[in-house]
Amino acid sequence: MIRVEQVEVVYPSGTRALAPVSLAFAPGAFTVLLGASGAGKSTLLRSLNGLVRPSAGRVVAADAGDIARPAALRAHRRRTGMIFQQHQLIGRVSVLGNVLTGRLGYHSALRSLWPLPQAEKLAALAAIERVGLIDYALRRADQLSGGQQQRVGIARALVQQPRLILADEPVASLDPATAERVLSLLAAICREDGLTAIVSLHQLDFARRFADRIVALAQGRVVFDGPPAALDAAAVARIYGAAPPDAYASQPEEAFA
Ligand SMILES: Nc1ncnc2c1ncn2[C@@H]1O[C@H](COP(=O)(O)OP(=O)(O)OP(=O)(O)O)[C@@H](O)[C@H]1O
Repeated sequence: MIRVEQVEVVYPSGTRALAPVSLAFAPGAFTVLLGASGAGKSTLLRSLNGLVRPSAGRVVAADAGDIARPAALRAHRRRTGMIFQQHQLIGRVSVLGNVLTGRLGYHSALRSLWPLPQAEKLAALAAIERVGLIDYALRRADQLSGGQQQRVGIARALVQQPRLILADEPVASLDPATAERVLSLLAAICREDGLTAIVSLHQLDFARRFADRIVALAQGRVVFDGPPAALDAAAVARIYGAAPPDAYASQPEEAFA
């Protein structure tokens, strides 16, 4: 579906966020990216969508080619749904309005100044129903809970009719029970629709449960790449050193009381 070939990212500050990394992501697989803070997960996800330009190497999408070419990048972005930690919704706009912004990539800037066609609204409503929010379709986004807002983020990605979903810590700001529900929903939709998903997480237990494949980074290098069953204590130590994150993440809420 998409591959990175010897991709290196050095930010203008001089930080080398990705050492040359090569990875191929197969169609339909749900890949979880793990790594301690600063390991390079966001940089990798952002380079998969052209938001970060590699200093060396290239990113090749199966149906668009090298995304360094502007036409290839446009085609690739149209079929790539991004889901962010902070939802990136427009608070004073309805759920339906927010989900419709997922269709803007299909229209010219001029066309998008006019109301979108009925068919697009029906597609948006179908996506909203799929994430269980149809009763909230006309509610302002900022009146929704964090978990509901993230479900709007998923619906907005779905209405793009993506082939690839890139999600950067999509459940990091949610409580553990809500995070589990949102991630289950995302994984189920990706499975049903055969979507390729690359999702960064901080919770090891969620990675073990939902991933087909886990790729872990440390200091910009791949230090683990395999199925969840192969993620043993030695691999966890390679990724996180002495402090794996499950000691403080995705515990039952009582643990924080
Ligand atoms: N825009 C930027 N300019 C300069 N340095 C950056 C930039 N973005 C990230 N970095 C640096 O690059 C390295 C990798 O950061 P990145 O955000 O990719 O890691 P991460 O694994 O996603 O971390 P986290 O889990 O905390 O989000 C870090 O050292 C970070 O400080």
